[in-house]
Amino acid sequence: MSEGKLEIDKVSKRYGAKVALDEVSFEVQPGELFGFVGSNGAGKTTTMRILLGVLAADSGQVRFGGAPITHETRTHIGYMPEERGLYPKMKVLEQLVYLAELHGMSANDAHRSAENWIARLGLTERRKDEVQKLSLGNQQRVQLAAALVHDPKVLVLDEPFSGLDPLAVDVMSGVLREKAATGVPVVFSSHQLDLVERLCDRVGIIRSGRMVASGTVGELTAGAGNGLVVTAPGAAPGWASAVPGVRTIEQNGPTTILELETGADDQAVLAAALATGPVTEFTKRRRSLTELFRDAVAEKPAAQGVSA
Ligand SMILES: Nc1ncnc2c1ncn2[C@@H]1O[C@H](COP(=O)(O)OP(=O)(O)OP(=O)(O)O)[C@@H](O)[C@H]1O
Repeated sequence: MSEGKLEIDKVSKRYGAKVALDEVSFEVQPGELFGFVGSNGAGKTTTMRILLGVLAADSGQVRFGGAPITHETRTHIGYMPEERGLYPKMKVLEQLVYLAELHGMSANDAHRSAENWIARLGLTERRKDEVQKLSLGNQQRVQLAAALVHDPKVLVLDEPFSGLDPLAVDVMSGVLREKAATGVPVVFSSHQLDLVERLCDRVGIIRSGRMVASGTVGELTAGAGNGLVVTAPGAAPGWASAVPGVRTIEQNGPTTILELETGADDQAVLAAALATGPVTEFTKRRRSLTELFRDAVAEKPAAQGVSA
């Protein structure tokens, strides 16, 4: 299994009458970190399970490097399930070696790899402890090691950051970036949108089983909304209210955040600002992923949004 892109192509899934996924499509390029976000019950776990093959799609296809994923190629996927999946009574090192061997590694390679990830994830002092005796954060580090120990070519993680303290978040982020840098497509779900915004190359937003937006964070946030940030130290509050189609959203000292209706003239805003004295900042306002997410999940009806 060589380096390649991961493709989820029009995957649909029903549970009885409930449509969990409706023609979900996205791609993750080699070396790319893809953040998969959506409200509770939107379909993230279902998509990931189908990706891994523990759940069959009703229709659609998952491909890696252009070829449908088979039983054999699935062994090259590193997976971190939402419900976690470690053997509580097994010791950390023992467990990682066992999992690596299960994926076809030789005993020597399995040992080397397990020790390497134990050290990298700060678990050295815990390597002889039973998993059930570890803190939840450390159990999660072991879970990450379990997803990585067999040197996977694709990495799929279901909410890997939930419940982690800030230091553990940094370790997890670093490892995911590092893994992606080796050419592996990495896809993970998260409700921590600030983290997704910081970390991911591209993001997909799923709502009620349909992808409503996907693209780079820059693409998604640039097109959304029509705001301006203007800093004019000499301006009195409300200075922009006379400009047609312009609404003041926020006033922070000399800085005003404005929302412009479609067709409103940003140059008229600049002229109004300059009329008050010097203007030290005049920029388009980039919306955060959190704001974009709120709009995307609130919109009705669900529609294919910005495409990849
Ligand atoms: N085994 C199942 N039987 C019936 N319905 C299911 C089953 N598994 C999931 N669902 C339903 O399918 C939909 C998608 O669920 P899924 O777990 O994929 O969402 P999610 O985005 O991962 O949510 P969360 O963020 O809460 O983990 C939900 O409405 C859920 O209730």
